[in-house]
Amino acid sequence: MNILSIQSHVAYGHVGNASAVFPMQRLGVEVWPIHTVQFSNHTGYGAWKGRVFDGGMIDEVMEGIAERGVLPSCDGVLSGYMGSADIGHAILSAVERVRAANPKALYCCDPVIGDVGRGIFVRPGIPEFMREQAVPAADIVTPNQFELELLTDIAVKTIADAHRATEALRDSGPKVVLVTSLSTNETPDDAMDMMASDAKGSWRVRTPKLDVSLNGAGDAIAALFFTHYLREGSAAAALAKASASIYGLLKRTKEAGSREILMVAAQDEFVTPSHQFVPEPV
Ligand SMILES: Nc1ncnc2c1ncn2[C@@H]1O[C@H](COP(=O)(O)OP(=O)(O)O)[C@@H](O)[C@H]1O
Ligand SMILES: Cc1ncc(COP(=O)(O)O)c(C=O)c1O
Ligand SMILES: [Mg+2]
Repeated sequence: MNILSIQSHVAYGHVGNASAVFPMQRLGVEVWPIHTVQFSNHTGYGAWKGRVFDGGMIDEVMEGIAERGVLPSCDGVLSGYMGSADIGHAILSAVERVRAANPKALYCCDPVIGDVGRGIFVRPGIPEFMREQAVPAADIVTPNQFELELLTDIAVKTIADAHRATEALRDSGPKVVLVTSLSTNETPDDAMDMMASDAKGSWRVRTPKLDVSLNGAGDAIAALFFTHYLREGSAAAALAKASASIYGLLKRTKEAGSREILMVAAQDEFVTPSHQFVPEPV
C-alpha cells in the first residue's frame, strides 16, 4: 500500500509527518511524505526555527513523483496542518492528480483548525478553506470535537448532537468521519471518547483519560485510522485498531515522562497494542 502524506515536519520530536509517517511505515505502508514546513520542533515550545514552504514546492515535488510514473499505485492521500490557503490549494490539486491516476484512491483530511482551550490556531482563511473546500473534497475526515462544532455550527453536548454534526459533515462530502477527543454528557471525567461513522453506522470507543497533553497525537491517530480504514474498509474496525495503538503509545509516553510522543520506543503499540477497546454502536 502507498500513501502520500502532505503535512508539516519537525527535526526534533513528533508532529505532522514526524508523527504520521513512522506509524504507517511500521504497519507496512510505503509512505511518500511531502513536507509543508520544516521546523526544528513543534510550535508548542513557544520557540522554533525553520521555514514554511509554499504551494509551488508541493506542486514541484508532485510533478517529480508523477514523472516516476507511480501515481497510479497511490492508494491514499493524507493531509493535516495547512500553513496557508496556498498550501491548501496545492494539496487539493495533488489529490486531483492522484484520483485521475487511480480513481480508487481515497483522500483523508485531518481538518486541523484548533482545539478546546486553545481556540483557533491556524491562519485566517484556513477554517473557511477547510469548511468550503478541503472537507467537501475528502472521503474521510478526522476532526476533534472543537473542529467538528466549528465546521458544522452544531454544538456537541450529547451523543445525539455528535450524530447530527457527523451526518451534516457526511452530507457535505466525506463518507467516513472520525471524531477525536469527544466529550459528551455521557463521558465520565476520567475518560475520553472517539466516534467513527460510515454508511454502516456509528461506533464509540471510550479510553481512560491520561494526565498528558501531547502535540502530535491528532496527526498519529489520523494516520493510524486512515491506514486501517484503507485495509479493512470499516470505520468500526479502523476505530478499534487506531484507538488501541494511540492509547498504548500515549500511556507509555506518560509513564516515561516524555514531552514528545515515544514514537520509536513504543513502536510495538502500532502492531501489537497492549490494550484493546471494543467499539460500541451508538
Ligand atoms: N490525555 C489523553 N488521554 C488519553 N488519550 C488521549 C489524550 N490526548 C489525546 N488522546 C488520544 O489521541 C486522540 C487524538 O488526540 P487529540 O489531541 O484530540 O487530537 P487533535 O490534535 O486532533 O485535537 C484522542 O482522540 C485520544 O484518543
Ligand atoms: C508544526 C506543527 N504541525 C502540526 C501540529 C499538530 O499537532 P497536534 O497533532 O497536536 O494537533 C503542531 C502542533 O503544535 C505543530 O506545531
Ligand atoms: Mg487534530
